[in-house]
Amino acid sequence: MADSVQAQKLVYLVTGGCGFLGEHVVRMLLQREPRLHELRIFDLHLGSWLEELKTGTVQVTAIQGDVTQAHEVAAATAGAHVVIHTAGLVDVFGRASPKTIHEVNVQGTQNVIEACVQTGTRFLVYTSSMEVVGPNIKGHPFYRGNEDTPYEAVHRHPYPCSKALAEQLVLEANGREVRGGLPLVTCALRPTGIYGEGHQIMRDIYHQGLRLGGRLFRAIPASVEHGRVYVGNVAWMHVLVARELEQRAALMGGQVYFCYDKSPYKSYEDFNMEFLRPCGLRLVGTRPLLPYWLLMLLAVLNALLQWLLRPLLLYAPLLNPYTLAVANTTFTVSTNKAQRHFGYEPLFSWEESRTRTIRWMQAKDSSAQ
Ligand SMILES: NC(=O)c1ccc[n+]([C@@H]2O[C@H](COP(=O)([O-])OP(=O)(O)OC[C@H]3O[C@@H](n4cnc5c(N)ncnc54)[C@H](O)[C@@H]3O)[C@@H](O)[C@H]2O)c1
Ligand SMILES: C[C@@H](CO)CCC[C@@H](C)[C@H]1CC[C@H]2[C@@H]3[C@H](O)C=C4C[C@@H](O)CC[C@]4(C)[C@H]3CC[C@]12C
Repeated sequence: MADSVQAQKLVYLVTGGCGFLGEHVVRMLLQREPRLHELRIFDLHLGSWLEELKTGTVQVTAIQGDVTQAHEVAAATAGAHVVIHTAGLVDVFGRASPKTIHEVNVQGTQNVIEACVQTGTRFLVYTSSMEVVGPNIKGHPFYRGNEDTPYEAVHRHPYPCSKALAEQLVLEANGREVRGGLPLVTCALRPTGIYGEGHQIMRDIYHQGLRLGGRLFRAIPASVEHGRVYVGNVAWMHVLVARELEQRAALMGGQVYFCYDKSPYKSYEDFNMEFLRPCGLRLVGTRPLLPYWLLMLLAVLNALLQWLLRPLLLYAPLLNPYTLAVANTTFTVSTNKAQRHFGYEPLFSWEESRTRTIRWMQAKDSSAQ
């Protein structure tokens, strides 16, 4: 971005641009990055909604590709000023093998870094996860912590292990010389549990509630706080970081930032009810209906069934020992690092985030009937 002509005509690449978060990043870039000239959207599966984006002034290039294929990533990266790497295999339900999770999340990220180095792309924003920190396998609470809060980050599950390794690769790559001799500037964003339009797990829980006659049964104590952040604010943070990385390279390069906004601290289930109640569901019980040991037994049985049935079919329910442990461990962030480093303020208030999510749930609901 050395000369002013180039500065006005930026090329961005968003990997995973057709996913839940990726779609919001893509739309946010088109709305809020006036210097954008070309937007490349790289994904294993391209959405039909991309067609509607091609009529604007920004050149939108859809690239069907796989981050595990280094040559495909390099071809998509050539000539890009900024890469937002949000592609990932988000699987805590045992749908994919640990090997596949590692290949996509770790090798895929290594391919993105090497592509930047080879082609001369200087700015790389990586979508990491709160799970890089925790909850850890010991179930230690992380209560309103920030990026510097000491916490024993110990993982066993393939997904958090892969995100932690990938984040480390991205941070270590900060300062590497890219083609042309300039240094690579990287940073990592760590969202907590993202919610909003397009959130598949919320939809699954909603349908589960419908099958149970409009009820959900409390399984987790209301006192266990779970960090949540609205997808529009996560997308906005990505756009801002990408925009500010050049000017504030010395401050932001190699840094991690939790994604946060004004969403309230609540248990996973109470938080979901903010959206599910207006859609007609109710949460039964002020305390968990089943004791924790029984829930864990059911979770272990689910894991056993998954293993037994694997040769025949994929059995991947929401409840397994890992998801139960995550849902049952307090993990919330309270930080202003993004505000201090690059002026981030949430674009959407809690009320707006809530309204938008409810509207999406209700629209989905009526289109399903
Ligand atoms: N959803 C959350 O609550 C959450 C929280 C923290 C971090 N994250 C991270 O945010 C990112 C996006 O997550 P999401 O919730 O939008 O998931 P998602 O599954 O909706 O989106 C991921 C996208 O990556 C694409 N992808 C997967 N494998 C690929 C491959 N081999 N090559 C190219 N593209 C591939 C998928 O097709 C999909 O469009 C992930 O990196 C995830 O780890 C998500
Ligand atoms: C025990 C059940 C009773 O209702 C509830 C199970 C809920 C779980 C399926 C979800 C609870 C916490 C979620 C995770 C969390 O929000 C953070 C995440 C980080 C992100 O990088 C990927 C998604 C996830 C792991 C998310 C997945 C679903 C939960 C485990």
